[in-house]
Amino acid sequence: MDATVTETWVNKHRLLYDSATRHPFILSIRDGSVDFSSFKKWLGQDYIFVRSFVPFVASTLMKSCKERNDESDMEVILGGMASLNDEINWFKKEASKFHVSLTSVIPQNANVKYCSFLESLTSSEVEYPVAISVFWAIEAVYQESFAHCLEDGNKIPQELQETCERWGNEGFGSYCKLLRDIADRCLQKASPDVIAKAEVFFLRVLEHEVEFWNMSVGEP
Ligand SMILES: Cc1ncc(CNC=O)c(N)n1
Repeated sequence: MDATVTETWVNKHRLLYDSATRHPFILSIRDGSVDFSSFKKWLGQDYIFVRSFVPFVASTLMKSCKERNDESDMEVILGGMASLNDEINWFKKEASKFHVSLTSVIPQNANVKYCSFLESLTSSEVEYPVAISVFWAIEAVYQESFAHCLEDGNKIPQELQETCERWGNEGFGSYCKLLRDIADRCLQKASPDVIAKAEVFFLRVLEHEVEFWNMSVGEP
């Protein structure tokens, strides 16, 4: 069987893909050497990110409704939106556990850039295959990263177990697989121009994700 478009991308850009999904920050969670101040920084910044992820997902949902192909696409994306609602509440709970004040978090440069990238993709000019590929890639990076933390032999600090399970659990894995199938189906029907554009944006996602992890471990 031929490789799907997303398989081709992941294989072709394996180094960058691995630097996003096997970042030192993630490896430090897995081996238990993580610095809690880095974790708290990540938590505050990711809360801001997730809030700007919502309008991007909403815009992708609208695009899926306008495509008159498979109505289950819309349901998968809608499910993703519903879990973002849970996630925002989870961030609030987690922040209070770690004494992080979410209202006083100042978005850092890498985060501001990532959020404006997402905002630019909410435009109705951005094609559905591009948006759904970006959506899949964003979710997949977290899924692969935290699922790796949970693999056998981990020494995850007990306080961070829930975080790893949030994105590393099997349910989230199946959801990412559904997003990937939707992306591949759309890409298969897309024009070479649109496929090329989606690949460029896939790479941008990976770069932003690496910068995002870097920000968590970096100064200040
Ligand atoms: C920076 C970043 N990338 C991906 C995700 C996962 N998607 C939604 O939660 C996330 N929370 N943060």
